[in-house]
Amino acid sequence: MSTLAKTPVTIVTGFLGAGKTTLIRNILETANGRRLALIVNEFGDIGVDGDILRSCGIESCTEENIVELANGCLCCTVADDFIPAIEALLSNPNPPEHIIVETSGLALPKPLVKAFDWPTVRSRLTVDGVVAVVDGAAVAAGRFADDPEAVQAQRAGDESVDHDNPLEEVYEDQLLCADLVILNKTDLLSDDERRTVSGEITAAIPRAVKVVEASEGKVAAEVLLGLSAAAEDDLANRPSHHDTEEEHDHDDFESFAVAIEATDNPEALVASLASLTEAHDILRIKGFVEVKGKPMRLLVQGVGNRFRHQFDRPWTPGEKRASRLVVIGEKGLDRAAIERALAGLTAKAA
Ligand SMILES: Nc1nc2c(ncn2[C@@H]2O[C@H](COP(=O)(O)OP(=O)(O)OP(=O)(O)O)[C@@H](O)[C@H]2O)c(=O)[nH]1
Repeated sequence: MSTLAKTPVTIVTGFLGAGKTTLIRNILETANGRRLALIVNEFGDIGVDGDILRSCGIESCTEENIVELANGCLCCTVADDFIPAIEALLSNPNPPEHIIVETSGLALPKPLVKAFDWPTVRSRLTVDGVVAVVDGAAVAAGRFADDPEAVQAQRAGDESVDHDNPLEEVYEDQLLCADLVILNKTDLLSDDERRTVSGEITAAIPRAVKVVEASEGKVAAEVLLGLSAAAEDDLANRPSHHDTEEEHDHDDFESFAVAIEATDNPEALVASLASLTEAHDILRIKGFVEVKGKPMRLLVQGVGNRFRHQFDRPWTPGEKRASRLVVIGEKGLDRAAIERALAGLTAKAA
């Protein structure tokens, strides 16, 4: 069957906090009336990304066309969650012209692409392209590279220890599956760093894949959609660290949600969160917070120790003004200490 008759699907991948949601928001804004549907998957049980996208207010993307698959990683729940969600979208009386899937930052895109090779799926859908969003600042800071000293120390201690770096594996798997790489957050890079990171990305991918530089995910929908890659026909060229495993369970990472008190000093709150992140090597914190006396809810986002906060929308009448943050890191986070610190934060910020 020709790919022309199939609904194209763009998979947007990229490590935690790389800028996937920001990029998709931008696609929605530049889609020129094209009927889009979104499937949004997050690691952690607060649907922050879905909420951000739902509040975009763009006509071509209505609420029923945004499906949130929270709590888990799409790559491990393809059959149970993903396929039914996509089938529901296709059975709408007015089905989408293009579907965009935002994977969680810890998901491996290849199992998802594989699902499009299943007979029942491939007759109706095609993977138009896998877009990998890269946090240029994180790569330049060496977040995905093995720390040679640490590896050396580990080797000296125990020959049998697995030296794989889980961050690096996820990052590389996402790059290796890509049809297009968006080198994002270039506003945080010098010209030299930009060239170095771009060169490293190109060197890491054996196929010729274009790297487009961006900041704030600003890449027009025309560049991102319509790649016609039919990625499901090209799985062999997308190697993965997990090709030999039946399933990859995100044992290397963990997340939990914490309720905190309302704050009256967002700047102080965010500064404390940044210190907490450094002290505990947290990868990502995000969530919504009540600011005392304010009608709007505060969106708080941290990637490493870089935090942003903004009022995103008014609390709606009857809505519980809950302040909740999701904390994501490598396995072994000191949850009790983090929870204790978060419980004390607002007291300090007040
Ligand atoms: N400085 C800078 N910050 C950015 C850029 N793009 C996104 N951000 C910020 O980075 C944070 C994470 O962006 P998101 O778009 O939520 O990233 P994501 O990949 O969807 O995050 P997860 O779904 O948690 O993996 C937010 O605070 C964004 O405002 C950029 O180009 N430059």
